[in-house]
Amino acid sequence: MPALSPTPRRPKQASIENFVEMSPKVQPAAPGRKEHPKLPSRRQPKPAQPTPLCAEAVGRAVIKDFICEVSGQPRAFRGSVSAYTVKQGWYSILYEDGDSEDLIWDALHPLLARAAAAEATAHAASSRQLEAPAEVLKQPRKASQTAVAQQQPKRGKQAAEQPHTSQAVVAQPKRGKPAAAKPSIGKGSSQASASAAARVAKEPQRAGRKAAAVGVGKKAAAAALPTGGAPDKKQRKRKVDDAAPGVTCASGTGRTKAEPTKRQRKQREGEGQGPGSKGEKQPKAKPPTVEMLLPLPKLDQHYEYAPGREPWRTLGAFNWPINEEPDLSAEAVYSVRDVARAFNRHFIRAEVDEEERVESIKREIEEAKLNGTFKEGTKNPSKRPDRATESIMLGLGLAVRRQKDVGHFPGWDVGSRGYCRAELSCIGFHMKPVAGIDWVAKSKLPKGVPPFATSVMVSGWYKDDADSGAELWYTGMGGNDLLSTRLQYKDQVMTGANEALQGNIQLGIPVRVTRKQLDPNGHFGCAYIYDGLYDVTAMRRVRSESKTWVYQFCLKRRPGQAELQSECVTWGSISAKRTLVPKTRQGVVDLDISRGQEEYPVAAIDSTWLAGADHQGPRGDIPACTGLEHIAEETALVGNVVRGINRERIEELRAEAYEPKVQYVTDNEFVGRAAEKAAHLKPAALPVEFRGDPHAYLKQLNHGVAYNDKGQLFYARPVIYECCSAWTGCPDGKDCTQAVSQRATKYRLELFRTANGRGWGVRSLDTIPQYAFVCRYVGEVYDAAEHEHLVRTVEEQDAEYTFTMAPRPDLNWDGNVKQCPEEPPAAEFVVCGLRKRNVGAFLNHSCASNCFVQPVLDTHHDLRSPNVCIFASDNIPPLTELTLDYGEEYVRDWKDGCKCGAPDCVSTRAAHPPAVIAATAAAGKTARAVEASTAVQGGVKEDDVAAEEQQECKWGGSKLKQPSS
Ligand SMILES: C[S@@+](CC[C@H](N)C(=O)[O-])C[C@H]1O[C@@H](n2cnc3c(N)ncnc32)[C@H](O)[C@@H]1O
Repeated sequence: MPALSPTPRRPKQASIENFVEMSPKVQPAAPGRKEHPKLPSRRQPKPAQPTPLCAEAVGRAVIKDFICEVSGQPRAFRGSVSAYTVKQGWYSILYEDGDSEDLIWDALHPLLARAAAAEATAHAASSRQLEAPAEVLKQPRKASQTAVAQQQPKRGKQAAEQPHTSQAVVAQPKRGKPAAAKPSIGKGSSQASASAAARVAKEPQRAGRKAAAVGVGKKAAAAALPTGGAPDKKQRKRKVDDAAPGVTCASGTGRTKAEPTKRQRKQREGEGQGPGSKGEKQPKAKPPTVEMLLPLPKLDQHYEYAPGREPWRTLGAFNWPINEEPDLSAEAVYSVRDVARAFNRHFIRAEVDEEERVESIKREIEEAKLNGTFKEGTKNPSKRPDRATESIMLGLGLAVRRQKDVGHFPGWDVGSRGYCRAELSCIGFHMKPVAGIDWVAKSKLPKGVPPFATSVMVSGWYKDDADSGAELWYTGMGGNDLLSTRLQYKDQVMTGANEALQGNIQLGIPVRVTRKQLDPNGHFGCAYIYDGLYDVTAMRRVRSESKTWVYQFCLKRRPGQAELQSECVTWGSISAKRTLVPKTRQGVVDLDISRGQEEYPVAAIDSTWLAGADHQGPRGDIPACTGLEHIAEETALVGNVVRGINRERIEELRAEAYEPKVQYVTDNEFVGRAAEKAAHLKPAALPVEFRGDPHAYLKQLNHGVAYNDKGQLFYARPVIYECCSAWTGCPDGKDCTQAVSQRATKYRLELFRTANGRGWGVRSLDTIPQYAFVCRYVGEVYDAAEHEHLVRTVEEQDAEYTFTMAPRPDLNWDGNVKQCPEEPPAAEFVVCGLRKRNVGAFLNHSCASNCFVQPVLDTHHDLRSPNVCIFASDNIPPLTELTLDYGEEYVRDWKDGCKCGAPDCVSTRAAHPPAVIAATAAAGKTARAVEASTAVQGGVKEDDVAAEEQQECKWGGSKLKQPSS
């Protein structure tokens, strides 16, 4: 019989406690070890030759040649020493492409020397423009030199922060002209040479050789290493004093003096006035570890183009979009959503393609090893589905690449989240796919306007960030070894993104702050959550953990913005002191309405009483199938985890002696005439030619593979044929990758009482990835005609919980929407959730739904009664209501209208704006449709709209109709 027998599943323990700490630590993929033929086995104890460097080598740069698998040519890869194993004397190296290897000192040493030489050569080239390195090294005077000097062994620990003890180093703009405030505190040529020399000092026995290698004279090396390796106390002190960057003034006086230009500096030095010249008087101030670079002048003067206006407005005068309020219009929201949908759809495919590409390269490498053509140092390829998807999106013109938005991003509210950086880049929210700061360069701005940042990512990678939630000292860009130690390895300079953040202070322009959060269901185990607009209020230069100089910018969250709402959010990388508003998980009325039948308990939460909202939904009672008898015991179990249980309400219901009229089931039950018909459903059978390879048969039936390895659909189809061991003989049974809907849901679903009279709704405590299986819609299966009769004749019976079982008539097998869908044959079976149901029957309607129905066949192959399976059409964040599109014509009949609250709800819109028609065809929406509606600029082409209107077709029930235009 086609009806599946219910399979009671073991309930998970203590559900509520798990909710808060939902994010397990994400383990980074272990980088593959390199084969290094010259090296002895790791088991042999090492090192043969003790090295003076040992742990000090950690963090230092290396360069090594590897054979590039594509060109077959050697290519130099940069990396750094990420760890040192004391016992064995091994140095772990992490390369720029994520690969790693372990080396002994003998192998490491030439690589270190090569990197040092390369760095010194680069600096020497720039130094030629300014001064002779040897001269400079006699009188080291700059910050980075000091930084290097401070790296010398046995130094005392620097204080972490000493705000306001600083030297103001700010260029004062002349009145009437925008400031070119650019404190040139960065590493100059002389500093570079000195740093090279100072590093040499760490290796006494090689100092002379290395000094020669990096082009630093003996004198210079001696300057860095006067006696036996480390500078004496006095020398160190002098260097520290010398480190005060730029032109200084007494702390606290407020006096500032413009930093001299390079030319001026050179001139002064020539005249013996410069800070590095022999005649210079050494300041006796205490070495600063924090320099407040404040106050920065506000650029409040009038640009010639818009006199008298505030800078914030002035930029607006150049038609630059500056969004002080979030734009949550239907057009903005849907255009962003459509780009995200297209991205994730292509991502699922790209993951498979990348897997294949990498596997084939690996095979080639293996073959090359076997037949002796392997080139030493060939690197293993790495998978980048995100970058591949980004190129596809750009190639198809689907990525929104427009002038950068300043302020809020249209269609992206506080709490909105993306699941990889490339997605945010395609949306246009943060266009730099790797850099943490996105900014508008000077070249894009009117003359005189400094660059400014639009968006920053707080990834928690910068060890020097100081984050208290609403206020954050954000470390600027540059000099960070993001690949291994995540420490600063060189001083940051006031250019690019740093200059841009400085521009934000001057212009009074806020930045969007997005925080990275662990999320096991994200593409890469994380999510990027928009936290709103922050003002950049101050800037300072501090010694980083690794003693180099970094810029830090004080970001303060603008008041009055929506708070991030989630109890499920645990800040992965920061200790946020800001109180997160707990989203309502108070008022549990039932801990598991499934009574242990589901893998995860399905709780029912009613917190509307807290806000004094009306309890009365469509049914005005507790969820069907809720028995109250066990509540007393179980509330004791959850203790203080569930705060504010609605005891009054429970007592009230107890007093009403509520008898649950509905039973929770996990599978369909054929009843009445349907049960008789079920005996004659077309059986599933494996053709002889596919014996031994049932998946090939499924591929043929489905016109391609249906699911990826993670259980996500590649796209929606009229119907999906799943693997079922009863007829395929598949040894994996329900664990088979092509038997997704036969397994219990992987997500922790719960019912919650909606606050606006829509009764109960469903949400998940986990992120649900796009195209993932959510749950089935099960209940009693009726013969359609018999059910129709019941609805007309039996008082209590209505069609509110009824779903037609039929393939989707609106889709082609390639997932595209049918140009002219033919009228489907009358449905023969319906699922009715009135008396028996599962959690799927509680999904409400939304005009902008985030789930869709995919018909699925498993035990039999009769197209008259496929299972009604619910899948996600977007990446759905935790605690977001899961909704379906019931069909417009059905919803229009509702007496009280639709209350979904979507930006363009059917009840609130007068006509059918084209953008909405394009956007609301949920997951069944085809690539073509998505692509049409997400044409560059997020707009919709008019002729595509017409086509969309033709194609638009709802799946809800049997009520299929061409929408009116
Ligand atoms: C399948 S039930 C959904 C679960 C239902 N909310 C409950 O509490 O049992 C469908 C009913 O929910 C209500 N409903 C669903 N979506 C709605 C919406 N967008 N606006 C108003 N009522 C809605 C309507 O009463 C509808 O008949």
